[in-house]
Amino acid sequence: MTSQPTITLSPDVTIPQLGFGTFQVDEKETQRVVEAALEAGYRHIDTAAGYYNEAGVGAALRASGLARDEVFLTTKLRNGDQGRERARAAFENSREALGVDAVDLYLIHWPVPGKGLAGQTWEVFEELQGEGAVRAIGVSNFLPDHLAELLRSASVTPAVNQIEVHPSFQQPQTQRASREAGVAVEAYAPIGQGADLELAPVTEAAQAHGVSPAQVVIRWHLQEGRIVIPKSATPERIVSNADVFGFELDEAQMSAISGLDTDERMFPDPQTAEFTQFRS
Ligand SMILES: NC(=O)C1=CN([C@@H]2O[C@H](COP(=O)(O)OP(=O)(O)OC[C@H]3O[C@@H](n4cnc5c(N)ncnc54)[C@H](OP(=O)(O)O)[C@@H]3O)[C@@H](O)[C@H]2O)C=CC1
Ligand SMILES: O=C1CO[C@H](CO)[C@@H](O)[C@@H]1O
Repeated sequence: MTSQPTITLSPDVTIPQLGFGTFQVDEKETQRVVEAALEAGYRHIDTAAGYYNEAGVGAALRASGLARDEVFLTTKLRNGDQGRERARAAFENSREALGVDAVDLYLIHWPVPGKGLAGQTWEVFEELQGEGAVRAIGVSNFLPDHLAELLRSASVTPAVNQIEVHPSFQQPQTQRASREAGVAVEAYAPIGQGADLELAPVTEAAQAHGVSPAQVVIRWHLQEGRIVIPKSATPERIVSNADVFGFELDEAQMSAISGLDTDERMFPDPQTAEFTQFRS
């Protein structure tokens, strides 16, 4: 892979704009899959306590022979572990499972509204960052109101908001509110879990550049300035999804893909989700 673009999160923390997602990568397969990703050139891995595969991610990091500071590592706090009582112990479990001294980015996985817990959790995150146990702290699935509420009491602005963004669901208001608050936007389910790959502007651009529809969509995210974390457990796709730095979408191709938003989520709405569903 040619040299990869990065986004600056703070004076001393940069994140590779392309990362590798690990949701639904089976625990037993995780080491093999993440080793393949590192071999293919990804230098940013996204996991979560709730994916039950942090140990495999850590094992892959060690097996890769890469230095710890060559790979950017994100994990997330489960909903059931929010609040002052549980957040720190949950972080220690993640750190131990990953087998690292420090995590590069630690995210609140969902806002869990109505319990005042996110503010308490954020205080613990700020302490962890102050201690050097995490290099950057951020949020996920935060809508503009969640962000505004957190910012009212936060000392540290979240470095990123990891949200669902793909051609058929782009959340422009949440992207704008995040950026205006100085929060970088990170796209999850970036290819719509495969569902957005047959849309005509995507397949037409793929044909024009001689690349796959997934490469087109990943490229669209990069050119729009988002951090993007496609997942695959398939060896050829792991490689091709990272091969996105040798072509450029033109303005017409970019705006045709941006015009595909139908505002239909694949994942739960953070405003109305049954949060007990995501407690572990
Ligand atoms: N913060 C949050 O709440 C959430 C965070 N995430 C994060 O975002 C990451 C990415 O999102 P995810 O939900 O995995 O969905 P993605 O949009 O990355 O899509 C993954 C799916 O697309 C398939 N796929 C991958 N590459 C190709 C390709 N080139 N052609 C055709 N199909 C392909 C994969 O199949 P196969 O593996 O069989 O190749 C898999 O089924 C997650 O893994 C996780 O790390 C995701 C959801 C929620
Ligand atoms: O990262 C995630 C993957 O999807 C799950 C729901 O299906 C969520 O728990 C979580 O947000």
